Amino acid sequence: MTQILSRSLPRTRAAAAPPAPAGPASLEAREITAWFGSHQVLDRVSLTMPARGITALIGPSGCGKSTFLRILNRMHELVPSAALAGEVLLDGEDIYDPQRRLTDARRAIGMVFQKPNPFPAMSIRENVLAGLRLTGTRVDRAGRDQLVEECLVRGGLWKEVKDRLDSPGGGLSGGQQQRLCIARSLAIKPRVLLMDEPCSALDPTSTRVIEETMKDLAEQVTIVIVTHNMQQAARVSDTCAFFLASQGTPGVIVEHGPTDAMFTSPQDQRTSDYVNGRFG
Ligand SMILES: Nc1ncnc2c1ncn2[C@@H]1O[C@H](COP(=O)(O)OP(=O)(O)OP(=O)(O)O)[C@@H](O)[C@H]1O
Repeated sequence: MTQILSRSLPRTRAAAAPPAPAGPASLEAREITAWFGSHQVLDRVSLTMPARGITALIGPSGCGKSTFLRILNRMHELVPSAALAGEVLLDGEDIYDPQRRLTDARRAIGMVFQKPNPFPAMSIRENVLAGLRLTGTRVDRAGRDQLVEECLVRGGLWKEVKDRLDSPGGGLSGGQQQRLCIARSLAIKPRVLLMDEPCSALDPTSTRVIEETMKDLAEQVTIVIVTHNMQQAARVSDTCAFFLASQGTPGVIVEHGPTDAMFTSPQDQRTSDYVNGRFG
């Protein structure tokens, strides 16, 4: 088990990494325990998130879903007081291995946040390409145009913006901005896409468009989504994990498995109560 304190994480560059593999990858969390200072928020959480599938993380507020999600691409360690133990394996390779670079994990495992966060003054085109600059990826002009179109198509936004690629990203509606953020994440060809309540700031129509986009993407990138919306979890996910932190104890996974089974025949009474809206 790896015990990592954010302040002591390796800052030095590892040896040159081999070419990054492409395509959807499985993600496996093993015995993840997490703290903010002395506050333990997760206790030995293990979960396998299969490649080419959508995994939904559900559970009441404060049970550690977002913390768990942020651990999956090493964002937890951005919080100065944060610490964790356990392993996260991307196709079997530990992303917290000191020999691995932080940027490799972030490039392979993208993130879409609750609130759409495009760069508002940048054009739609520049927004899609923004991640390339951050990750130091070089693409020639023709390649960039092709990539912008490909990512906007995959993000379900191309038809709406193809005639105004040089307009500011901030001029789009909330739902369009969120799809622009998805397109931006796709530009660096992640193998996994993490989504933290991506529709909670959107109206029902935009929500359905994003859900359709997710389903279209699932063959190309593994998706892990945190959602409070039980209907959404039932509609989009293949597998589901129910998190719970009862009475001040750290969050654990009470039950996980195929989404149909979790919703129709849960094994644990607490899962049944939660998915049927009896608490949370
Ligand atoms: N940056 C932070 N510093 C200190 N404590 C934090 C921080 N972020 C989260 N926490 C605490 O960690 C616990 C888990 O929070 P987290 O946001 O992961 O839960 P959640 O299940 O995603 O909740 P929600 O559904 O409301 O978003 C909570 O007690 C929260 O107060």
